[in-house]
Amino acid sequence: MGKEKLRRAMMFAPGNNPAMLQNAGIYGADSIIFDLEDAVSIPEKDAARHLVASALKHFKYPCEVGVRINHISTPWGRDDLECVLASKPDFIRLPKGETADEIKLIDEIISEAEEKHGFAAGSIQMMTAVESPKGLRNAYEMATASPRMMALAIGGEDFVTSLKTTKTKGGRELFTARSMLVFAAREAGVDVIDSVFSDIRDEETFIEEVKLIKELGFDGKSVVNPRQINLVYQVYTPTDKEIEYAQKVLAAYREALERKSGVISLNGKMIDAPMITRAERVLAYAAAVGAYRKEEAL
Ligand SMILES: CC(=O)SCCNC(=O)CCNC(=O)[C@H](O)C(C)(C)COP(=O)(O)OP(=O)(O)OC[C@H]1O[C@@H](n2cnc3c(N)ncnc32)[C@H](O)[C@@H]1OP(=O)(O)O
Ligand SMILES: O=C([O-])CC(=O)C(=O)O
Ligand SMILES: [Mg+2]
Repeated sequence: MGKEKLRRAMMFAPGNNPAMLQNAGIYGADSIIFDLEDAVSIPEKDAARHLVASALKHFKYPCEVGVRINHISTPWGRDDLECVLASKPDFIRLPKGETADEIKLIDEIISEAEEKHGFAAGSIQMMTAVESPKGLRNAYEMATASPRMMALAIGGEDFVTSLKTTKTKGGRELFTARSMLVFAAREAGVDVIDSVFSDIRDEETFIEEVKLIKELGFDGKSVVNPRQINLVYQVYTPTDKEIEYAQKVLAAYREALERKSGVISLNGKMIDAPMITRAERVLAYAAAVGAYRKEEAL
């Protein structure tokens, strides 16, 4: 697929909840994020970072596992990094990222920790969540500030708060920010992950939101609850009709190559180079997720 990993559902688990930390791997999320930031109250910050470091060290997880630290400018950010890096998380998620300098600083701290603990240089990745207009303006600079950067995310709850508005069902208020983040991530060549959807009982609106972010170009979504994981996967799984069409496009392309014909048509419709790229992507994605679904299923 030309990508290292699927990141359709990245599930947060609160860093102060031992049972959730222990069981977070059993639900089939592509990635897990242990949270030390907003899911953890101030009096619990110190205990949570040690709990997370211990979970990373002692439990085996079937997917990549990262830690959302407190922002590096808070009283907890550096301690979070120092403590959890010793247990070698797969990645660090910086919340409320705003500048390339923050990314460079964290990159340096990770490099020092890799050397100190004997981990391979560059083996711990990074991502940041954009949660303010300033972060959005600097998204491309942040995404390219370190070779460790694997993804940009949007933190919609904080983003709408910084806009002095609220989250609506259709997400009109986030539409421009979401699109701009996709542009920045695609230009930088990193993954792009949508925000959490907090009402875990409202599956219908959740599915609509996942359809929207998939259409906008996101690679996946941050989720807060195991029951959201499969809903994301269903939306992201190519349908039987999409696969069939992709196969037809590629067959028509191969046939045109054999005939040395410049123009390719399928059922009277011209097939051009971007359509071939998209057809190849559909088939590679279906192979990577190992599944397809009936068009009518959602
Ligand atoms: C805006 C932001 O910053 S969001 C990021 C920070 N927020 C978070 O990390 C919150 C993560 N989510 C949660 O803590 C929980 O899902 C809640 C509090 C929202 C709901 O919790 P519950 O009411 O227990 O959910 P639910 O009944 O669906 O749980 C079913 C099972 O899944 C477990 N579970 C639920 N959410 C999670 C999770 N995020 N990670 C791991 N396990 C979980 C529960 O412990 C429960 O396990 P059990 O059956 O063994 O008892
Ligand atoms: O980053 C996320 O998806 C969750 C978050 O902090 C927010 O929405 O503010
Ligand atoms: Mg936030």
